[in-house]
Amino acid sequence: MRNMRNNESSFSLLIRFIREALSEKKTLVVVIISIVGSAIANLASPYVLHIAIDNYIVPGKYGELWFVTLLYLLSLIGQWFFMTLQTYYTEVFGQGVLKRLRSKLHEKILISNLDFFKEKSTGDLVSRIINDTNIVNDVLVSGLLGGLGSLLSLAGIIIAMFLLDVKLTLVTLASVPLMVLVAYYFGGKMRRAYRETRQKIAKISSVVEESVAGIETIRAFGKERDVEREFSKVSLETIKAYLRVAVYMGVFWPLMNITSLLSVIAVIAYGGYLAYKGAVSIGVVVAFIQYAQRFRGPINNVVSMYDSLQSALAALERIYEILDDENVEDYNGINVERLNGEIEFRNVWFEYERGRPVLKDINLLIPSGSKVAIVGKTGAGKTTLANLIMRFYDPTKGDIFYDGIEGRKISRKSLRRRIGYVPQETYLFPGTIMENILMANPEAREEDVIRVCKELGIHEFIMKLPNGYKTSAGEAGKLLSLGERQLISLARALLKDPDIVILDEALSSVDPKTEQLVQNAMLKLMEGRTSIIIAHRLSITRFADKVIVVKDGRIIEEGPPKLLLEKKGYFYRLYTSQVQEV
Ligand SMILES: Nc1ncnc2c1ncn2[C@@H]1O[C@H](COP(=O)(O)OP(=O)(O)OP(=O)(O)O)[C@@H](O)[C@H]1O
Repeated sequence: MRNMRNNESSFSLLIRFIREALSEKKTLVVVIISIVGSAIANLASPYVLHIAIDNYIVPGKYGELWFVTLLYLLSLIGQWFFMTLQTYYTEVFGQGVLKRLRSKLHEKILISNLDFFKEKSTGDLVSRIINDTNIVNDVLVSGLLGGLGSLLSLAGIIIAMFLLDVKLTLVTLASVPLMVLVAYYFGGKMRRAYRETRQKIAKISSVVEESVAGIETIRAFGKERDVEREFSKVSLETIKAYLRVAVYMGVFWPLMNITSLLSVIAVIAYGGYLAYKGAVSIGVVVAFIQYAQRFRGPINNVVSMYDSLQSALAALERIYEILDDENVEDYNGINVERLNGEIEFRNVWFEYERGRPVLKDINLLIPSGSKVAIVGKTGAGKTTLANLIMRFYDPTKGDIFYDGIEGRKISRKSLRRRIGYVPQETYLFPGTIMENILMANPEAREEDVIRVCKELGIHEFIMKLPNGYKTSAGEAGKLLSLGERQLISLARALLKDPDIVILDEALSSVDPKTEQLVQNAMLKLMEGRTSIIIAHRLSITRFADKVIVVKDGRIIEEGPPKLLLEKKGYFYRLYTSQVQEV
């Protein structure tokens, strides 16, 4: 029962894929024409040979032989021409389907909400977009089309043989089951071994990736030898897998050859006997010898198609799982051009995972233009508050209002355009520092970037990098500390000229000079804007109008920093313990 349901769903997956692939109709028509052409041309040459022998050579009509010779040449040229056309256009078709599928997957990732990413790792997503689509292309597109050509060839050969001589055909076909068996058994082993080599190569690349990404941890714990041992082990397994492929290849192809030659032996023996009896002509026997040799490739193709289909369907399932995921961001809603910047949380509850509230009944009014510092121990829910303001997530219960408008009704895109968000960790995209800042505002020019950096007091710092604003981000990524990268993020935020600013302070301690730079830039960015600082170093709270103290997802204290300190409550204890630590 279960199997039946699986088969049904595999079938509907396949239908869905074929329907999508059919959108590349024009190329497909060329491919199909070339497949048919190729199959006919392939059939023609043995037939022409039979005509040449029986109608011209044996009766001694040498004068007219040139015409048949020309036909034979034409059939060979036809085979070459259609084969070239088929190979090239199958690739064009496959790449077209592949591009469509990959773009769809990539677009899906860009519009997915953050719940989507919780369940899927980066490696998994990359593998689905790169490897799974490749498998689908290799097997479903090239494989199915190739298989279709093979089926056509087989059918054509069998029909041509039947038309020439029924008895001889049956004798020739006697070795086909043996060929199928060899293709199924040894071919299957070979394909499985080949699949294994691909898995081993993927494993090698993941070991290398981990060695590079975790190099500091490996060094710190002196694990170099262990990692090396792991690498050697995987390398050895890869070699073994390749050698297995070599063994099966060595066994398989010669065996297929020999099996197909068995039918040739049968044709020679039985065909020779029939020819001696005068039941068939010499030309027919020669044509049969040629046809018998043409079974091998198509039979292997058809048998391997069934085998590979299983892995292709699994890949297709993984692809559609992503495409059908319903965790997408909804970009509809009111467009807000500008905001005054008043934010209000009304009875907001939030949970990332069902039944585990991270924010509990938050009521908070942030007046327009005010500066609010959010403090609390790690895991208290500070970043989550910022995530909700950005509408990365919506509250599980309750609402957030922006200038009195319910957040859920505002388009996410337009809201985010009005918010300058400086996360704890700055992500630098490939490109220069200039390009990395410019991305924040498509209308800004290079002069604007320089002006903004001067305003923030970080122009000098950027000019000291090896190539100033033209320093590549990859290079800068290695050169820059967390705090310095946050300076780039601050410039990005200011270039947007936002109405609301959210600053998540860099956690790791920054050297005093950079700390001063970051702080000054932060204060500059906050000027005249509603500002929310997630404060890790509590000294920065002195610039805030109001401090919000969060503990276990609830606001437990709230008020001007001075008053809160005088009150000697939770904030006072946090503050003094941090000052003592320093
Ligand atoms: N994507 C997520 N999925 C599930 N739980 C999450 C997720 N992000 C955060 N949490 C949980 O929510 C709680 C609040 O996290 P949050 O990041 O808001 O704390 P924080 O106060 O900002 O901490 P920190 O100072 O360490 O950044 C934590 O218990 C955390 O484990």
